Amino acid sequence: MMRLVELTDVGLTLGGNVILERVSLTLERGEILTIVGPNGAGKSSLIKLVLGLLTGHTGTLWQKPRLRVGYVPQKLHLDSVLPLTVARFMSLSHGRKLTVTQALAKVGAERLAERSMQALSGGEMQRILLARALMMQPELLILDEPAQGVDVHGQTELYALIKLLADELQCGVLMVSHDLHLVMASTHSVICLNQHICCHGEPEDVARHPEFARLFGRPELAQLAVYTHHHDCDDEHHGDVRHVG
Ligand SMILES: Nc1ncnc2c1ncn2[C@@H]1O[C@H](COP(=O)(O)OP(=O)(O)OP(=O)(O)O)[C@@H](O)[C@H]1O
Repeated sequence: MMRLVELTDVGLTLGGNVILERVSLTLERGEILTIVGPNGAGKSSLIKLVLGLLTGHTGTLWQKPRLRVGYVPQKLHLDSVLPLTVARFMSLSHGRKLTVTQALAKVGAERLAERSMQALSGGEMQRILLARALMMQPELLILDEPAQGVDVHGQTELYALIKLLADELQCGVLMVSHDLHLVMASTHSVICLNQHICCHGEPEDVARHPEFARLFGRPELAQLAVYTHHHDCDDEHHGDVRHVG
């Protein structure tokens, strides 16, 4: 396995507010890591640190030298009067290794090439942003809530596509999602963030973790998880969730 990114005890303070505290994580090639957490938890800030868009952190942030990073933002703000086809928009990106047609084919969107960017649906727009990020054959794909503005069916499809592409390209994926249950089948591990890492592990284990249930307002799940945990302790079969801080 090749390490792509490693954060050790990373902290971030902005405008006198603590945004991130003691965040440590490692991302390997071929691994999909999803960050979930409530509003204001620091998810986007963490992604911006990895992208180099935010500076001033404490701790250590290491990246593989010359790491090729593809980024899919939450939303793209386009001038509503600017005429721009999908193909033209895609051709504006730097460091291209794939042609526009090849990149569109990867996300099943060849038929959209001549469509106006402004006319795309939410799901189509996210696919085009994903295709654009793939053009430089990234070793690391970073996605900030890639399924925003997409209906539930479309979200499941989009996450499945991301997993398929990550497997095909053997790249690492770091993404933010607001809904663990939708992304569950498409991620290897999950970090639940609320300034610090509340819990970290496989998606099913994080979903049952009391801290996750507490943050997402499902106290009945917390009870269940505590009960299961006791049961597991007796048998000495612990889940894989690491509770940090
Ligand atoms: N430049 C800044 N100066 C001061 N505070 C900031 C700055 N940027 C972000 N913050 C604060 O940092 C906190 C974390 O913001 P961030 O956008 O990382 O959270 P998030 O988990 O992505 O939230 P959401 O789910 O709502 O998108 C918020 O309270 C936000 O107001």
